[in-house]
Amino acid sequence: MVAPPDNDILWARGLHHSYGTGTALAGVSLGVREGEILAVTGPRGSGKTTLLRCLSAQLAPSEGEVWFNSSLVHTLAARHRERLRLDRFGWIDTQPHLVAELTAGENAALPLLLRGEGGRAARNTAAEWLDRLDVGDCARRRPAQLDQSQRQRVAIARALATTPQVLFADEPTAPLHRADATQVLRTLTTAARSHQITVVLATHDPEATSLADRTVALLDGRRSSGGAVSAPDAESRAACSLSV
Ligand SMILES: Nc1ncnc2c1ncn2[C@@H]1O[C@H](COP(=O)(O)OP(=O)(O)OP(=O)(O)O)[C@@H](O)[C@H]1O
Repeated sequence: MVAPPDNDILWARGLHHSYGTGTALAGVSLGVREGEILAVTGPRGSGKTTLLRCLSAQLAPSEGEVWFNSSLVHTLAARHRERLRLDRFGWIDTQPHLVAELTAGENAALPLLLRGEGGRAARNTAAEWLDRLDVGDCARRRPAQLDQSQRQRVAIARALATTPQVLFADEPTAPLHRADATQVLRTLTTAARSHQITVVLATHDPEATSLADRTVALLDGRRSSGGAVSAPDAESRAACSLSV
């Protein structure tokens, strides 16, 4: 078995995955450098979500290897994969999955509490991230009292609050209107850059790919030739150099 290059925080080789008879990944290899924002693009059903789930230790691939920080991930026992996700990874889903009985502030603080942080520190950190996502005034409300855009901002604040080493975002702006999506994407990428968070972002959105350092394109579960290095434009770089 060949170890991954030292400068890749995440590395995958020959990933295959099938759901029953349907093939979702058919031999994907890639490396993600520390601090990089990598966009994963491709049409519906091309395997983006499955790839992110394999890389984030949610799903064991049918074949292939996943490494994080030069350690094997796919062979870890379920409880070690769970700990890895809690301690090192963040996940933003396409839809905001918040706990209905908790306020927005409590939802955002939850992963910090699960990591063992004290209640006051967790609430303060959560409040700061809710402010950055422009939903600070929603902290005492429950998800049912928020609109979809506010709920997704809370979910994004929750994912960033732990400053994970790697943040996986699966179409994070899909529930947002165009103007909202642009602003949230910029906040997310800016926060990632200023906190050295590596991001793997599945997206259909050209705005998102323009904010990424590099794009990997998938087609029918394989990397397609659209995976060239993309250089963000000057405006995007300027936006991302601000500190959030
Ligand atoms: N839980 C599942 N059970 C069965 N088939 C699945 C499941 N999840 C995904 N698939 C299939 O695997 C293939 C890849 O799906 P995946 O969701 O990874 O692609 P995607 O690029 O993220 O698509 P989308 O943009 O629609 O989210 C598709 O053909 C999809 O129908």
